[in-house]
Formats: sequence, structure tokens, C-alpha cells
Amino acid sequence: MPAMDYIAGNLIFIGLMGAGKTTIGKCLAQRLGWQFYDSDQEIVKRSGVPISTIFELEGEASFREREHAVIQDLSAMKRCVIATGGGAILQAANRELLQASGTVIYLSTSIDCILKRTSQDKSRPLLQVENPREQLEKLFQLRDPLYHEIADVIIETHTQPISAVVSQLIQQLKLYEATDSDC
Ligand SMILES: Nc1ncnc2c1ncn2[C@@H]1O[C@H](COP(=O)(O)OP(=O)(O)OP(=O)(O)O)[C@@H](O)[C@H]1O
Ligand SMILES: O=C(O)C1=C[C@@H](O)[C@@H](O)[C@H](O)C1
Ligand SMILES: [Mg+2]
Repeated sequence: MPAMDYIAGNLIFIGLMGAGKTTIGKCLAQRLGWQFYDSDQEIVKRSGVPISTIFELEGEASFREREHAVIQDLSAMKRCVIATGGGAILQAANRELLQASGTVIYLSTSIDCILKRTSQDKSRPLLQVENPREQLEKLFQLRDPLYHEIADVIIETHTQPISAVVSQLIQQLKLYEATDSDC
């Protein structure tokens, strides 16, 4: 018997950089046959430049304004999987929008694991500092309470592979798996 698919709103991923929001979100959307959106990718699409360029030319505050506009649009969607940027929860207005828009999933990950996953990737401007561990610890202190504030579900991603996290979510949220997917 197929599971009862009772989720009417969106499935929204939050969490620190490198927690797996984009990767796990995309895989979950594939397995459900739902549309996938990523707030970072939408910002890049709309601005026509990489995130690092926005930070460089306009600064973080301007990036956050662009992010807010995208969160407003994405949270108005129905039955989509949405990956947010790591700092999208900083603005209270975004937290309200995301919480009202569906089921919020906090992907929690150890700092060691984030450092391993992100060390080769230069696309995250906030980690291009002398001491990325110290930076991540600061971000965690500030953001972990905000992630918890709006999370409906919390899943650790450093203890299991991507496909296992997705399977756990499908089971836990009683979602209907529509497609056979290799992710
Ligand atoms: N559970 C996991 N096991 C192993 N590797 C993972 C897992 N989750 C994600 N990764 C890897 O970690 C890297 C970062 O993942 P991803 O880009 O999805 O993070 P993110 O949360 O979207 O980060 P950001 O906030 O910067 O957009 C990717 O290379 C991805 O393949
Ligand atoms: O944690 C953050 O503040 C960020 C995370 C990324 O997803 C991007 O949104 C950007 O690099 C900022
Ligand atoms: Mg991402």
C-alpha cells in the first residue's frame, strides 16, 4: 500500500553551508517527482553572476536583499522542494515566510564534516577566510538557535550518506515516492 502523502506545502531545507541542502533537496525532489528550487541558484540566475561576485561588488547586505526577494517568491510555490542558502534564516521575515510555506527540515552536520566537504570549493565567500573552522563555529553559535526556531524536522547528515537521508525523510514524512531514481 502506498504511504499517505499528506504534505500539501513545500519541503524546505535549512542548515549551514555544506550540510547538504542542495544535494539532498535535489535527490528528494527527483524521488518524489516534485519540482526543485535552490535559493542560491535563483539568485545567480537573476543576477547573472556568481554569489562570490555579488559579495565582492555589493557586499553581504545586498546579497541578503536579493536572497529575501527570492525567498518571497519561492515560498509562494506549492509542493516544491526548496533548498535555501545557509544564511537565509537570518532575517525574521524569511523565517516567517519559510515556516508558513511548508515543512522545514534542518540538516544538521558537524563542523569537521562541513570543513571536509567544503575545503576544495571556493564558491562560498564566507568561508574564504584564514580560519574557516573559527568562522563556522561563530556561524553555528549564531544560527543554530534560528534553525531550531523554525525546524519541523531535524536530521543529522554527517552520519549517513545522501540516499539514506532522503529515504529517512520519505519514511518519516510519509511521502509518496513517485519515481525510480538512482540518487
Ligand atoms: N550526507 C552526505 N554525505 C556525504 N557527502 C555529502 C552529504 N551531503 C552533502 N554532501 C556533499 O557535501 C558537499 C556540499 O553539499 P551541498 O552543496 O548540498 O551543501 P549546501 O547545504 O547546499 O551548502 P550551501 O549552503 O553552501 O549551499 C557536496 O559536495 C555534497 O555532495
Ligand atoms: O551561510 C551563508 O551565509 C551562505 C551560504 C550559501 O548557501 C550562500 O547563500 C552564501 O554563500 C552565504
Ligand atoms: Mg546549497
